[in-house]
Order: sequence, then C-alpha cells, then structure tokens
Amino acid sequence: MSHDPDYVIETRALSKRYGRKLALDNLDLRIPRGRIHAIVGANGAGKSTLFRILMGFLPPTSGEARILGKDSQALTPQDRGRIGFVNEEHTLPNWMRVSQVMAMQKHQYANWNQHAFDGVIGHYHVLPEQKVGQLSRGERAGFNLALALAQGPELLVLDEPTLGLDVVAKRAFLESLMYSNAADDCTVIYCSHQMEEIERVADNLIILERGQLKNMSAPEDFTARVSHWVADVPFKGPAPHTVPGLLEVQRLDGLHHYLVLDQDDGFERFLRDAGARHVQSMPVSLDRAVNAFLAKNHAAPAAA
Ligand SMILES: Nc1ncnc2c1ncn2[C@@H]1O[C@H](COP(=O)(O)OP(=O)(O)OP(=O)(O)O)[C@@H](O)[C@H]1O
Repeated sequence: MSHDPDYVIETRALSKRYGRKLALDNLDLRIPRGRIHAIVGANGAGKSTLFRILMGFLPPTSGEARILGKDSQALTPQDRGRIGFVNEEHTLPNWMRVSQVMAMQKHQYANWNQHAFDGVIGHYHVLPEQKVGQLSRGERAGFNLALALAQGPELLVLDEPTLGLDVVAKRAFLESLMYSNAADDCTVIYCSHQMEEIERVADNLIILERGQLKNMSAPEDFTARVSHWVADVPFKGPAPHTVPGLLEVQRLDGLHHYLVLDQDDGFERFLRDAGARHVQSMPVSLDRAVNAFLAKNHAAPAAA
C-alpha cells in the first residue's frame, strides 16, 4: 500500500478475527502526525488488539497496518525505539533506584533528552536515590512518563496511564504532559475512558466501536453532534425505534429526556407531533455525549 509520511498510524481494511469473534472490522484509520489524539471505545471495542497489531505483537487476519510509515509486521528494534509506551501498570524494576533506571535508559536511547526528563520529573517529589518500589502509584506514573518522553519518541502511546490514580495524581500527570515541550515534538495517542482528561488534553477524538471507526473529529465537534431534549410528551412517548438518532431516553419527574445524535430543529417538530407542549434543548458535556453514544445499543423504552 502507498503510504503518506504525514500519518503516524495508517490502517487499511484491517481486520482481526479470534475464532468467531471479529475484533477489528475492516478498519480504515489514519492518524495525522502531531498533536494529541484520544482513542475511546467501550470494553471490547478492539483498542488493545489494534495496538498489539500496530506494535507487531499480533498479525492481522487481513488488511494492513503501518506505524511511523513502516509495515507493523516488519518493525525493527530501531523502529520500536521511535515509539514510547506508557500503560497503567507502570512496570519498572522495583529494586532499582530512580537514578539507576534513568542512567540505564539514557544509555539505551541515542536521542535521550535530559531536559525533558527533568521537566516532567520536576512535577513530582521523586528523589534520585529512592527505589522504584518505594514510589507512590502517581510518582511511578510520572517517572514512567518522564522516561518515555526523554527517550525522544516520535510517537508516544499512553494506554489508560492514570488508571487507579487519585485526583491529585491525575492532575499532576496531565500537567506534566501538557507542559512538556517534548510532548509538543511528538504525536501522542491517549487511550482512556476518562472523558474529563480527554476534554483537557485531546485535539482529536477517535471513537472505536466493535472494531469499526465511528468518529474522528475535535472533541467539541463530537459534543456538538449530540443534543439533549426535554419534553412533556404524554404517556410513554413515541416508541424508541421511531425516535430519530436516539442514543438514550429517560423519564424523570414526568418529563422525557432524549439524547439524540445529528438532529437539528426538526427534532423539536418530531416531539411536538408526538404531543409535547413544552420542548427545551440543552447542550451536553463530552462525557455524557460519548457515554450515551457508546451505550446506545442499550437504549431502552422509558421507564414509568
Ligand atoms: N486472544 C483472544 N481470543 C479471543 N477473543 C479475544 C482475544 N483477545 C481479544 N478478544 C476479543 O476481541 C474483542 C476486542 O478485544 P480488545 O481487548 O481488543 O478490546 P479493548 O477495546 O482493548 O477492550 P478493553 O477496553 O476492555 O481493554 C473483545 O470482544 C474480546 O473478547
């Protein structure tokens, strides 16, 4: 396949089947170089499968996957060295001192950026003589981020990096990422279920659902696609399958609340035709919009 160097990740008709289960379904995904891209999806959407294929740990069933312009099934150790990876486990050798781990990484990576390391680690009260095993979870996350950024990666993949961290540690992690100049120099892929983090850091929101690409836009553009309508429709309201763009319906205090996708003022006419006398529309948060979108297959008739 011809590829464009402006894309850090490029998949074409990528499918992965595990027995009867289709984890990636003809996925065409192109992630441009630069900025922070969030990837979200419900559990089982195919995110881990995608990254395992992209890192060359798993072969696709069909289709192609390229990372940093290279076929993911033919990556060399040098190619992998251009990619930084931080996941929620923050696995580091517990018996080593912070200074020793840093020295080891410095030795391994030719593009080591001490300034980037110092900038990130400066957000945490980590001392060089401390053993990794003595660090708190949040400090370990920060140390891991400092190591990954100092490696000078072209692509940094953060996979649920703040899972299990408290609010203070989460904030420190995000701030150390956002204020790092090294992060400006690479493309960041941020996989997370935490919408408030995505809202703060991501320039692009990628939504995967059952192995397919469902959205690729600025987070605020996705939020603008979802609207919340409150109406006093009588009785049970219109049958859910007749409600255009329905993501979620709830009945609260005698009023019907609809979250709908890609609807304009025509939706108000629909509600009025269904017997509503009062109709009001309200904006929604990114969290609400994404969660309703991901849960839409569970949309149920309004409960009395
Ligand atoms: N080794 C495997 N054998 C069989 N099925 C698998 C295997 N690995 C993943 N799956 C299935 O493939 C689908 C995608 O799984 P995957 O782990 O890629 O999703 P995910 O988006 O990373 O989920 P999560 O957010 O829970 O980590 C799921 O339905 C899962 O059950």
